Amino acid sequence: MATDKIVSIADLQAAASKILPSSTREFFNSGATDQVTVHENSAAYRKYRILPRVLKDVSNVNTTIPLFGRDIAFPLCVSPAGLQGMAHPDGELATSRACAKYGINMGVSSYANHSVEQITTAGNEVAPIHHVMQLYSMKDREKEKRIIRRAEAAGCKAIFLTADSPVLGVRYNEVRKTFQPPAGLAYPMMEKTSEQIQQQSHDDGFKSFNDDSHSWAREIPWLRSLTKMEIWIKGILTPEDVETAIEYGCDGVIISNHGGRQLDETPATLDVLPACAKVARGRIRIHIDGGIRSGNDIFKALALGAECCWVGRPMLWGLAVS
Ligand SMILES: Cc1cc2nc3c(=O)[nH]c(=O)nc-3n(C[C@H](O)[C@H](O)[C@H](O)COP(=O)(O)O)c2cc1C
Ligand SMILES: CC(C)CC(=O)C(=O)O
Repeated sequence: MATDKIVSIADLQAAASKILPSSTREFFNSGATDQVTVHENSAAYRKYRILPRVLKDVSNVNTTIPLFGRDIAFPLCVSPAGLQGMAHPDGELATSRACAKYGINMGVSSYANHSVEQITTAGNEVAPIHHVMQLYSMKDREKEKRIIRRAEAAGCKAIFLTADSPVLGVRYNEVRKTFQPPAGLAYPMMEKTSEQIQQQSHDDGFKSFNDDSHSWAREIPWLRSLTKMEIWIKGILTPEDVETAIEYGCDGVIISNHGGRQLDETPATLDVLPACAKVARGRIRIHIDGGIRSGNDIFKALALGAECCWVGRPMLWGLAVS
């Protein structure tokens, strides 16, 4: 019997969910506690309708936008997501190649299963592509410095400092089944071998790396002193924090709640976007992620003030079925 073609992200999610082992599927798909935010991120897009003007010449449409000094093909990039080796052995290498093929940029997680050097090389072998390095504030500042230096040397254009994760979100599915990354996967940017990762729980590992005493005053000037890459804050949900990012001279913000994986019952990112965009306009770049699943969603985010959208899970589902 012929299988149906995958034509939408919902189809892709369904196809990936059939293939993936349940622990991987739940790790990818779930959010924190009651998963209110993970659902509302997507539902927020359904509240808006598109009112078209007709008899417009659409024979030659230009979807490019400038980002990091070069045009990308359309206003969508791939969010940093750790552990892509759980979806496909090539993991982040395949993601980088796909982003390069389609002319968009990619975020590299500090919990990637391949190194930033391998990831940037894989993409650039296909076509010119820009990467950004995602960073958490780390207890081991020397190791954090090494990540920054390696990312810059590998050609990354920006640091995305993820600000919403002083501790790992409470994810019931991970707790219930004691989630553990599968053996054989390493975190080369965190300088951890697969064997070392297996020696502690996922949650303990995160606690031992991440610095929950992080602050604007400590992180931003320190990062500025170390790198010429742009500094973006990922995980902002309020106009007040957009204003603070501007005060600290950051280059951009990602309006994000980590795909609903960190603090549950934070608002959908689309719902806070207009107020954040009002503060940002012209003073700092403003991008968004969380629940974006179609071209219509991208259109709505742009209409409400974002310059560009990023997606996490759709890329993981794509990797799983490829
Ligand atoms: C499996 C998984 C791993 C993730 N790992 C990271 C990470 O290492 N660093 C980070 O800043 N965000 C991480 N994220 C969050 C994404 O960068 C992004 O904010 C989120 O996935 C966007 O929502 P969406 O999945 O609904 O598109 C992860 C998300 C998923 C689903
Ligand atoms: C590998 C994880 C620590 C990555 C992450 O940030 C997440 O699961 O949301």
